[in-house]
Amino acid sequence: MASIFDSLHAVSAKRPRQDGKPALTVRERFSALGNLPEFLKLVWHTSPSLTLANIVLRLLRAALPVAILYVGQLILDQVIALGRLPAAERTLSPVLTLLALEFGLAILSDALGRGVALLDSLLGDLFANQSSIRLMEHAARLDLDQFEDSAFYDKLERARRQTLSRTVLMSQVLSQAQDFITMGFLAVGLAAFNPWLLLLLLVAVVPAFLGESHFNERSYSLVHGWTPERRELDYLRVTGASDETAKEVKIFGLAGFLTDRFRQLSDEFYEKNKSLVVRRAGWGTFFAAVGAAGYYAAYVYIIAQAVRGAVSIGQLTFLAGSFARMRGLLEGILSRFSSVAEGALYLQDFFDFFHLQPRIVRNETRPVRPFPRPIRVGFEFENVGFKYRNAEKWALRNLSFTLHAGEKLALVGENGSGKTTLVKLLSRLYDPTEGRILLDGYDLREYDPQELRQEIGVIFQDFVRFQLSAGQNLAVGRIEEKENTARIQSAAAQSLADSVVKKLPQGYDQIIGRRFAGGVDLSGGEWQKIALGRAYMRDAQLLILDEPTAALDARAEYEVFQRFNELTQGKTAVLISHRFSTVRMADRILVIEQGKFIEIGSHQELLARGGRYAELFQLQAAGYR
Ligand SMILES: Nc1ncnc2c1ncn2[C@@H]1O[C@H](COP(=O)(O)OP(=O)(O)OP(=O)(O)O)[C@@H](O)[C@H]1O
Repeated sequence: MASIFDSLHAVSAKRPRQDGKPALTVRERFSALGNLPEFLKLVWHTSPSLTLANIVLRLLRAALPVAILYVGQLILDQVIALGRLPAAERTLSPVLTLLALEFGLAILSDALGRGVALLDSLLGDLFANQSSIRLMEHAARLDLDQFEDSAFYDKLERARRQTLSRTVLMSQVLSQAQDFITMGFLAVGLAAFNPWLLLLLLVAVVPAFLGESHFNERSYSLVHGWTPERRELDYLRVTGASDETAKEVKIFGLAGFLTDRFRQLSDEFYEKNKSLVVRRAGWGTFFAAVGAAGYYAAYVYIIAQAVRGAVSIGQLTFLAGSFARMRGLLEGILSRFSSVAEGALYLQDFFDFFHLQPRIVRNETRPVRPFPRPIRVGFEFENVGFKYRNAEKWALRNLSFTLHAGEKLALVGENGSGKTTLVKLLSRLYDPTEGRILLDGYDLREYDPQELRQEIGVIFQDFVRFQLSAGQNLAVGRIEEKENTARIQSAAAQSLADSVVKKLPQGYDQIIGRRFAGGVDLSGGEWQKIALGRAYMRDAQLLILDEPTAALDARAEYEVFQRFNELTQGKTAVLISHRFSTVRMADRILVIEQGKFIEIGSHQELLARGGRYAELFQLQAAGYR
């Protein structure tokens, strides 16, 4: 545990902080806006009808403010004109008609506003769901090796975290377009009166915009630069309080250690963020005052014109109203612009994640080789070497041997000797760094990886304990058959899982694991019996059991492998076990040490040879004497 944290500390100490300086230039920010068309296309595909309805309502709503202001002007001028008439000639009806019109427009504006908000929220929900699904689907396509890279996790994390901000971005972009149209209408009225007012408006608003942009950029840099720490914070939060870790956290008294680290990191982030938000609030207040000064300067000018009789009182209210409204709109547009630009930057993370491509895919440039049914020769390792990403040392090197079709091969070697790595290469979770693996004479890379995996059934030592029902836990071996009760029951009988299921109150429908209400937990060995059943759900030609029996008692393991031998007659199989009673059942045994080939042969041959296998066998046998 300590080593994980040491390395995490080392990573965060080495990584240059990006929050001290703006990480992005203005040009980069503008170029991020180039992501918007692709983004809008995604929104459109989410629901063309909702998007279209949203646009139509917004267009209608864009025209209303200027119409309301104009009717307001007419009402005032009408009232003043009426006031100048002799009392007998005064009649309210034209004013009342105008008032009714304004009332109607106000109601319409409110209804359209609510309609837009409703459509935004529906479209936003759909969009959030669909982008989560796309994220999951894309993550599933990527290589295992990409999951083992921390930069990948940072990308995934950023893409995942910003689901909410993407839906906000969507309504912001649409509001932006709507406000531009409203502004256009108002600007025509204002420019007709005096074009200089438009300039004054810009002078009042632009400083606030620049301030906002600057702080948005800082804020993005801070959040972006802190992604690894925020992942660590999440990790600490989960480790400090979860059913999986509670046992060891208590026994080893780790709560203080975890919370101290959490406190230290979260305080550091709080301080950095605090200084940013405080500065932002200060400057924000100042720029708002500049904006207000611009507004009042324009107001004074318009009033002076009214006093001189150059404009009517109705026009005075129209102009002052337009100016105030435009200032609000312009401020909104500009500050939204910087948050749209910020959203577009986050969008970059989202698209970056989708631009990651797996390497282990079907080769589209050549026709794929049909998978041999049945496998005739077997798998041939030709001088295979493999090094994990970022690892210094080779996990496997110069490995040459053949796994013959129909043979049961056991892998023997001490911890870390490369047994699991070999299995991962066979199932093409990775490709060899050097050398190649042939299947019936052709490189494994010439086959479709999807098809290869369908033909291979692997149960790993760290198999997943799905928090699903017992039946579904077995069915994951071949999920298309999840409704096929007979098949699930037969797989359970073959792996001895049926005796486990029999004891569960709800049998195959019983949720196992403690995460969800009503779940029943199993012992380590019981879980293994269930996981083993997954191998029997498949019609695989190659079965691999990578130590999934370590927690079984000796009798159960013996029985499991006896059955395994019977049930996989004629099939190719690879077994990994540290128990020699199991290993000796295999046709041949491959011994590897520190990633290197040591010897291969049957139990008898290897004992007779008196090499490493014989030595290890004697060692274990001596333990029982
Ligand atoms: N994802 C990984 N990234 C980097 N190194 C790894 C990774 N997985 C395994 N290794 C390293 O590769 C070597 C071989 O590991 P492997 O898991 O194949 O051993 P093994 O023989 O299956 O061990 P065990 O008997 O303990 O299961 C080890 O030195 C291990 O530290």
